[in-house]
Amino acid sequence: MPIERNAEKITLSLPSAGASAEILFFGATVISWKSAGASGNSDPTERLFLSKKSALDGSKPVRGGIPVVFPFFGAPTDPAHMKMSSHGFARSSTWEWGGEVLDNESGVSVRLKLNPTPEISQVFSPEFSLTYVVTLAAHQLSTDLHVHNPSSDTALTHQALLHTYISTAPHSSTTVSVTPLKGLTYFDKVAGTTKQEEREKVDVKEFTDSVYRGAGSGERPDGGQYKVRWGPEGAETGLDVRATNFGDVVVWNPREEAGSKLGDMEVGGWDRFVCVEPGIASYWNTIAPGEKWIGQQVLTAI
Ligand SMILES: O=P(O)(O)OC[C@H]1O[C@@H](O)[C@H](O)[C@@H](O)[C@@H]1O
Repeated sequence: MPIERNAEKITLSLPSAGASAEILFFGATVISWKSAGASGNSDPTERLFLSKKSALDGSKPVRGGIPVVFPFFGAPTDPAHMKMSSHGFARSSTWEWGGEVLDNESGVSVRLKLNPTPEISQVFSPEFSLTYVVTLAAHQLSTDLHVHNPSSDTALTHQALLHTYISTAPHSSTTVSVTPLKGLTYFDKVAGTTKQEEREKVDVKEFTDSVYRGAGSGERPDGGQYKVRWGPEGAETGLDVRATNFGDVVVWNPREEAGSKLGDMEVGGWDRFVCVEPGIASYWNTIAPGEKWIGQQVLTAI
């Protein structure tokens, strides 16, 4: 069966391509995506990193996969958000089944939904309705976040981000390059300063936590398109990321310096992933009453 589900998770599969994906109802977190490369020179392999020490029982956000960040990125800064923990409630709420979208030879797709619950309403009062559509195709995984403002009279202001942990196994994440980010302004959260990116290829050899502003802007020729590569020189492999309506991208790797302080990070885990996170992270999006915003991420295994 290409779409299976139980109380905890949904499993999508495309047997002809050897591709599969698993999505937890907790956080609508995609915790696994297996795919062969589009170039046909690799067997189906796991493309997402999931820490062996991650909780998967709903007690904590998942350390790996693709956590959904909403309604704000990072630590709360708005006084109205102070009752929430870092990255907001979406990644630590249990979403509902929203039905099949597609089930054919070219792809399988399902919908998850999150609406205000009594717990969420205690910490976030604006009306909202989230829909997340996850689509598995032969060499691609698409994750689309729809934010609807059902209010008849009040605008909804939010941030959102897809916190994608890309697995670099069996290669070290010290070989990672992310392009093209040269020329962009970024906030270096490690140094606490704003910088201009001068590197042709951004790496994560050191503790990296950088918010690239306007990386996803439609005004850039390759806005929202990132090439993530790793492996031995001359034989690199990787993923292409295409993001729509996410104006920023965050590149994060804690290395041992910060990773060893994360209780749910497996020892050495920082050497097996890079987070490339398309999002609205440095600015706020406003959705008029009755309107909707959609942010999309498409990952392609090369
Ligand atoms: O530990 P968390 O809450 O999952 O966040 C992980 C990281 O997520 C990144 O997106 C942030 O830029 C980092 O600052 C943060 O440390």
